Amino acid sequence: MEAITVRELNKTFKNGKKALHNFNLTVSQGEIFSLLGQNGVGKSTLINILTTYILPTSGEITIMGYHLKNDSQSIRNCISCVAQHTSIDKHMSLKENLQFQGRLFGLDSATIQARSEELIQAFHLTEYCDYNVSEYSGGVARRLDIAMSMISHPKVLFLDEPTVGLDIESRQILWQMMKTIQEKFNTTIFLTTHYLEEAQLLSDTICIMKDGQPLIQGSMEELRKYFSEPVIRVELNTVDDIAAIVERLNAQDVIKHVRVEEKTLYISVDDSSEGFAKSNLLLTENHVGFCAIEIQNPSLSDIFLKFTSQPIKMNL
Ligand SMILES: Nc1ncnc2c1ncn2[C@@H]1O[C@H](COP(=O)(O)OP(=O)(O)OP(=O)(O)O)[C@@H](O)[C@H]1O
Repeated sequence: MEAITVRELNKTFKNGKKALHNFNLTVSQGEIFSLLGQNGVGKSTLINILTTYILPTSGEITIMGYHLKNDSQSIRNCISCVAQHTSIDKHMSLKENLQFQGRLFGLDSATIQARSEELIQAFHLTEYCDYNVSEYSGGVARRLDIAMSMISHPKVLFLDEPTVGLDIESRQILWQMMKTIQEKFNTTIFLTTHYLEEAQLLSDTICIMKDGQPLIQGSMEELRKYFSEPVIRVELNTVDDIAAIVERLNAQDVIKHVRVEEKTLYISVDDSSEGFAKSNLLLTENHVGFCAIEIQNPSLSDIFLKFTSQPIKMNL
């Protein structure tokens, strides 16, 4: 079953600004879904609509089978959202914050107690129970924020740039936390992020959007297929005669173009095996010294830049 379906969604603000145009999207149950796009493309607007915070102008949305138009209360009961600003009360302890959140969801004391213990353990928060919440680092505060959002055992969790501004260690802990949420609680995660390696590492499905529309949606493997330009990376021993080497490489039919960065060649080819063999042979025959040669798969950064810098629309 699908966790979220969005069909022909439009949002125009009162000032006439069109934030979303005929937006279509499907999120499967239990997956980590990442929404990527540059600043101002409409990510927060979409989250605000899906979490019933603002109304769409037109379009059909279902979350866990409930229609947003006529059953928004059922949707609110089965989702949770961690916005960009933390919702922790710094005058209360970690456990009091969890209890408060549980009461907001109408849970009874025994359930709140059991779930608080479960979340503290699952997210390794025990050692912070005795500290003053106001003294927490940004990373620990964010972990508590996410733990609080899990007290209701939501079916869908929305995370709007949860790792922004955190150091790499804190981000890695949050990545683990997201995996735990997916695996232990079977919660679908809808994530927005500007960190492409984070999306690449965590996501089952990625959607890249631009100007209020999805450009492409699919798994990392599916996205790679559309970015069908393998690159051979060669690490030369020296930059001597580099121009002559580039000229010879460019003269080969199988090679599309060569980019040079200091002592590294990035050779774009149509066919990775043929391109690799030809490049290797040409360098060896010409006695060009190199210490590494490899076929590089495009990273999510390559795909993101390719798609967001071109006015194209694709469906997988
Ligand atoms: N309440 C509003 N009234 C008018 N325009 C708005 C409103 N909220 C957002 N916008 C505009 O809609 C567009 C999409 O904004 P949105 O905040 O959804 O982008 P975003 O992708 O979340 O950006 P960021 O990554 O910077 O958070 C922007 O041009 C923004 O200025």
